Amino acid sequence: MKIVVYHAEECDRKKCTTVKLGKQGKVKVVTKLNQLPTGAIVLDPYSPKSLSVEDRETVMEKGLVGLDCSWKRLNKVPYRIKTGKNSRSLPFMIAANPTNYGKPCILSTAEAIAASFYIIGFKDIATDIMSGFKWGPHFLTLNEELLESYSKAKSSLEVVEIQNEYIS
Ligand SMILES: C[S@@+](CC[C@H](N)C(=O)[O-])C[C@H]1O[C@@H](n2cnc3c(N)ncnc32)[C@H](O)[C@@H]1O
Repeated sequence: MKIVVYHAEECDRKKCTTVKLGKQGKVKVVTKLNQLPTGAIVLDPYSPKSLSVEDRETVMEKGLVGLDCSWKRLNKVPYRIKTGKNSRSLPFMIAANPTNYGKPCILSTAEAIAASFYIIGFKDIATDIMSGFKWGPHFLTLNEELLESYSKAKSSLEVVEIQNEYIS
């Protein structure tokens, strides 16, 4: 499976989950936006469309992209222009990484990639991505109920309905 992460080099490399995934050989790390694969699904927390099993074929054929930059810069224009119609947000989940533990939706790049694979039906890849972090398996157990429900949803709309029902 093609997993590519754009690394803007705006982080503390010791804490960065992308740097670690890159060293483990689990993702390809690129430093220029034009090195991202064309047509891939791009994880953007500001996207109006939620990821769902509907994106499975595209991920299998074109790949999955993470954007590792500071949260402050993420909503700036270039990234959004770049991501376009294939950008997807993830539904409500709780972060388990040490930097943002317990916060909703502010996932590390590694958590976002793992959650994506879980939702589109590749639990084994999700487990493998999280296995490289001490706190990684906990992310999957903490969000297990939600991840299971999201993975059973047939569309982006259904994923959002499950999320909204859970939140309310
Ligand atoms: C802003 S970066 C921060 C990276 C941090 N340096 C790290 O080590 O994880 C996190 C990236 O993960 C993905 N991500 C995180 N939470 C997400 C969400 N709720 N929806 C979609 N993508 C998300 C996006 O690609 C986002 O840009």
